[in-house]
Amino acid sequence: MSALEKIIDIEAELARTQKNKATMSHIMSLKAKLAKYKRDLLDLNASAGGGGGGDGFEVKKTGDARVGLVGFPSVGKSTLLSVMTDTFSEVAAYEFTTLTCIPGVIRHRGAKIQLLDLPGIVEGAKDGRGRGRQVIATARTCTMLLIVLDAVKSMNHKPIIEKELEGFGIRLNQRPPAVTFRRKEKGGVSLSQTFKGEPKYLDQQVAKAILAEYRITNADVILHEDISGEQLIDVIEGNRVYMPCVYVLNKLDAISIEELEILDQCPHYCPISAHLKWNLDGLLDKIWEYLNLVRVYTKPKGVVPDYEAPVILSGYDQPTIERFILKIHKSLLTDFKHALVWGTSVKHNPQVCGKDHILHDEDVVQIIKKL
Ligand SMILES: Nc1nc2c(ncn2[C@@H]2O[C@H](COP(=O)(O)OP(=O)(O)OP(=O)(O)O)[C@@H](O)[C@H]2O)c(=O)[nH]1
Ligand SMILES: [K+]
Ligand SMILES: [Mg+2]
Repeated sequence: MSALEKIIDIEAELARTQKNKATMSHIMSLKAKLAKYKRDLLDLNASAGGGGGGDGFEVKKTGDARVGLVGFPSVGKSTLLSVMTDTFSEVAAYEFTTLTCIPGVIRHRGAKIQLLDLPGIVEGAKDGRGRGRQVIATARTCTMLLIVLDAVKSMNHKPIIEKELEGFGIRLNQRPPAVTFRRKEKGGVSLSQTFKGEPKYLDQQVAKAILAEYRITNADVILHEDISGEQLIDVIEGNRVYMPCVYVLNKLDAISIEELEILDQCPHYCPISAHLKWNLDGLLDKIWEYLNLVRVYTKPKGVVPDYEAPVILSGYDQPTIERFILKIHKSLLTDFKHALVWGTSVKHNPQVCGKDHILHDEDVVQIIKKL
C-alpha cells in the first residue's frame, strides 16, 4: 500500500471511530500514524519534484515581515496585490492567471511589509496538484498569511484551504504548544504538569500511546498548558510553523447585507472589495494587529529620536533590548553597558535597563556603551 492509500485508510478509520475517553488512546495513535505517513508523502514528493526539499518560489525575503496571499483561483489575490502595493500583477476572469510568486511592498507606520501574490491552490495542492506544493512551501516562509476567500463561495473553500496548509505543517492562529519534551535512557514515559487542575485532553495512557507510535518508550513530557494530543504530535514531529492568519473575504460588493451578517460571525476575518477598494484601511489595520510588530526608536545621545526609521522587532518572540541591538549592529553587544528606555515598558522615563528587558511598541532606546 502506498503512503497515500494508508492515509486514506486511516482517515476512514478515524471517521468511523467514536470519540470518547476509552477510544482516545487509539484515536491518538491513529493520528500519530497519519502524521508520519503525511511526512513520508511530503518528503517523497519533494525528491520526485526535482526541485529538492519541497522548495517554494525563489523570491528574496525583504523588509520587516512577509505576508502571503493564499486562496483558490480567481478569488482576487492579484487584484488585492495591485491595490495595496505599487506592484502590478495580472488580473483576469480565468483561473490560474498568476503562475508564479509576485512580491510587492506595503510601507506602513515605518515598517516595510513584503506582500506576496501567489498562484491559486485547489484541493490536493499539497499532494502535488498544480503549483500547490510550491505555493504552500512559500506560504511556510511567511510571517503571516492572508487567506483570500470569494465572499460568494467562502464557506466551502475555507476548510479545504485550511486542510491543505495543516497537512503541510502550517498552524494558523496558534502559538507553539508550551510543553517540555525530553527523551531519556530509561524510566518509561512520565507525564507531569506545571499548571493547576486536571488536563482536559492528555493523560498518561494517551501520551504513552502517541509516543509508542514513534518507538519512544522513555521520555519526560512536562505540560505548561493544557495541550491536545494533536499538539503533542506536532511537538514530536517538529518542523511545524506557527503563524497568524486573517481570512480576507473579498468581493463584498457581490453579496447582500444579510449574507454579510452571517459571515461577520467568523473569527479572524476581514471583509473587503479589492476591486472597489472597500475597507483596505481596515485590512491594513488587521494586518498590523496580527503581525504584532514592535517599533523601537533609536535615540543617540543629545538628539531627538528618529521617528521615521524605527527598528522593527517581532512581538511574538520576546522583543528584548538584546534583539534590538542585534538588529542594529552585533558588535554593539560587546560594548553594551546598559540602555536608557522611554515608553510604556518602563515605570520611570527614562529607566536604566539591561539587555533582557522586554520592549514595547514605540519605546525609545538609547544605548550606553562601556568606557
Ligand atoms: N466583484 C468583484 N470582483 C473582483 C473583486 N476582486 C477581484 N475581482 C475579479 O475577480 C477575477 C479574478 O481576479 P484575480 O485578481 O485575477 O484573482 P486571483 O485570485 O489572482 O486569480 P488567480 O491568479 O487565477 O489564482 C477578476 O475578474 C477580477 O476583476 C472584487 O472585489 N469584487
Ligand atoms: K484569475
Ligand atoms: Mg492572480
